[in-house]
Amino acid sequence: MLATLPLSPIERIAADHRRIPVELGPRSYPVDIGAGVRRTLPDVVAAIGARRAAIVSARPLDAVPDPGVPALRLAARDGEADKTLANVEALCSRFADFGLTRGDVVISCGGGTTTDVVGLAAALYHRGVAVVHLPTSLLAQVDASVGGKTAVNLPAGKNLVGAYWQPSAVLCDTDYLATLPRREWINGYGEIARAHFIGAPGLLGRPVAEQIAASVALKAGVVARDERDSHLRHILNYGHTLGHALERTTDYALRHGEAVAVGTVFAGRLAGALGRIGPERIREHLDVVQGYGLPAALPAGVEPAELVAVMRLDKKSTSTGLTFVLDGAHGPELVPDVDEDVVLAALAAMPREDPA
Ligand SMILES: NC(=O)c1ccc[n+]([C@@H]2O[C@H](COP(=O)([O-])OP(=O)(O)OC[C@H]3O[C@@H](n4cnc5c(N)ncnc54)[C@H](O)[C@@H]3O)[C@@H](O)[C@H]2O)c1
Ligand SMILES: [Zn+2]
Repeated sequence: MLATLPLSPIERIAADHRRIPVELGPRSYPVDIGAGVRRTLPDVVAAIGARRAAIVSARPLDAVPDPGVPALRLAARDGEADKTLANVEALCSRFADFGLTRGDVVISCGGGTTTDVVGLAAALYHRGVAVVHLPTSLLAQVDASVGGKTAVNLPAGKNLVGAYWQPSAVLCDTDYLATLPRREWINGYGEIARAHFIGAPGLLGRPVAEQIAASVALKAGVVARDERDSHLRHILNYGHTLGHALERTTDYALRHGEAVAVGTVFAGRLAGALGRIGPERIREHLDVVQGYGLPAALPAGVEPAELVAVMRLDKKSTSTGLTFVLDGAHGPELVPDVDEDVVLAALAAMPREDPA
């Protein structure tokens, strides 16, 4: 594994606008970040050569500027409940009624749930039509809108049906964040905090555009080398093995970023228990997570054995143990076959939230 992860370069394209290229050969695209970048949408649409646009927005009508071509505007709602195949079908039907062709463009505006469902509709409509994402939550700007994974939920589980479909551009307009509720900031910080340990350190206290740019540069560099999640991309799941288990066992009472934050603290402790890192680096996990105002303790009432049982269902787990992304002398790497007893002991030693 690489000691230092590949970061994509961050270019300055205007005084306060940054651009990160996602290098994927013919499917390469820029991620532009800054206050007001949404206003470059007409240029983006012109460069695609689209003659029409279908705009799907979960934000108020004026959140998406005029794309410069005749446009269909569709209202959407953020949230897991609307991340369904039924919504993908409904969107595609509206695209067809509007006469959207393969050469046109779909534009998404909303949180990660909206960029996911609209991204999948774009992947499927005419077997693939260009899509531009305008993510509006911090989590969607640092993570969900970049990298080309799209998906919807089934009753049997989250993100079970999806496709890889890279956008043609991503415009992360930090103006959108002005209305973001505090808990959604925390949600996004969870992903920024975990980035500290996989190649984007030192972002605590930095301006948000810088935090987003560094997190995107990290993800872009990883995706450019492993678009389809066959090796390096696993690294992005730092803190996520326990994070996912916590989301499930608390029935999603924890936001994803909060669960990942607790998972990140745990990843530090587990790496310490396995002798991979020393006490200072273990402590750094707690300091970074708490520095962002993120939760660091296991919720009251969640039992280690229950968490291990859920983690055993993780697709990366093996018959001989659990799999985690853990820090070590060679940087973060996928560590399979971690003994369950070691995991149980590390969980038992975690800080605990007081019962309410
Ligand atoms: N495709 C990927 O690679 C990838 C990566 C990470 C996460 N995801 C997906 O992203 C989703 C989570 O994204 P999310 O956290 O953005 O959830 P979300 O879309 O539900 O948005 C979170 C909340 O923030 C609100 N919101 C969004 N933008 C706002 C704004 N500008 N002002 C005020 N409120 C605003 C939404 O209405 C919602 O209540 C999950 O479904 C997850 O599976 C996908
Ligand atoms: Zn995540």
